[in-house]
Amino acid sequence: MSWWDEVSGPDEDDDYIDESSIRTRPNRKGTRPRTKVRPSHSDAQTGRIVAVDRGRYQVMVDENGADERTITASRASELRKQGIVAGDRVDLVGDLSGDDGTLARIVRIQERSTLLRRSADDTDEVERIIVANADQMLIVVAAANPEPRARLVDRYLIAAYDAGVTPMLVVTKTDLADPEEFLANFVGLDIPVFTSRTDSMPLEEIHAALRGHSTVFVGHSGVGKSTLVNALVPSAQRATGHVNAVTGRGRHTSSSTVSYRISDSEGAGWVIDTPGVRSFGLGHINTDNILKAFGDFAQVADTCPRGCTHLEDAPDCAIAAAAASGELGEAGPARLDSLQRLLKTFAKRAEPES
Ligand SMILES: Nc1nc2c(ncn2[C@@H]2O[C@H](COP(=O)(O)OP(=O)(O)OP(=O)(O)O)[C@@H](O)[C@H]2O)c(=O)[nH]1
Ligand SMILES: [Zn+2]
Repeated sequence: MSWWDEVSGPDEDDDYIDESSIRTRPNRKGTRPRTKVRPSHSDAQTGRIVAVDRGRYQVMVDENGADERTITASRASELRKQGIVAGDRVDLVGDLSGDDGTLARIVRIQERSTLLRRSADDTDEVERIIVANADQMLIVVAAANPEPRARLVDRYLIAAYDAGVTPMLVVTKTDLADPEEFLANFVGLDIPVFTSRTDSMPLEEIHAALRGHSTVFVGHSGVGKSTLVNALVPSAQRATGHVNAVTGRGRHTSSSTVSYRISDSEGAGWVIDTPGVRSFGLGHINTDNILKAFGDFAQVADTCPRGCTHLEDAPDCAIAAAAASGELGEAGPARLDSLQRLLKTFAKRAEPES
């Protein structure tokens, strides 16, 4: 169990595991000839997965082209064991018209530049994937109501760094509390930080940060993530020339992942909102990667004794020494505390990562 199991929704799995279609589809193994060589589908067209909802995929094809459209697709049976997620680039065959009632078929998932993963909890070795090809993560946290927790943000950071995704932080509801003390936890991390309140949202600044990137938005329930997304991206129904929102089947449940394209004269970017996935277990992550979330710590750790655990009882830990001497700044001890809590969570796991 991880300490934030409480925030995991029951329908999270819909986004990245197509269990519903696995259950309802008869096992065709016995009746279908198995080919060793897969068809090459050389006529396939490439598309971007913009929404996933229970085994059906909304895919944008001819992106930025004259025939740009979003079509509905299912996946070929040979891909049934693979997760296809928002942000994936896929190859499609079949009816690509996008006309009502048509269904294209996804035959290939293209190589991913990044893959954001989670596991059900820290000890779960089963890997779940959430979003592909995002290069940024916007972590949304409230200054109050709900109370911000540095540890929660640490975990998002770790998931981001582990995936090779650049994290950013936005603190909402700054009308309710001053986030300064909370933000002191992250002063040593070289990440962009935005502060926002409904009567003064830094939309221009965030737009600028999103431009040219594919950014996944994550945050605990109630932090104001939807408020922020709505402000950044006018709703699909009110789509204008300025912003083009791409949604899945016109219906958003808390379990559907939705991508929005933001474009203006200065460029375009993608926002991937994952309402059903608010947390990451970290079971799949190599513990060495934890240090990467603590940028300056990683460098200091180079001078730790070989095999140093960086925990309270570790002899001659360079990070502990640096934190104690004030070298890591005012927040150094608090951040070390946060690091140690995470490391201990991993230490409790039965199997070390290979
Ligand atoms: N005071 C204040 N309230 C805010 C602010 N931003 C959002 N809220 C309120 O916080 C509540 C939660 O906002 P949402 O945008 O629904 O939060 P969410 O993170 O999307 O949460 P879920 O809907 O559970 O996914 C709403 O009542 C908002 O009106 C803010 O800057 N200041
Ligand atoms: Zn150490």
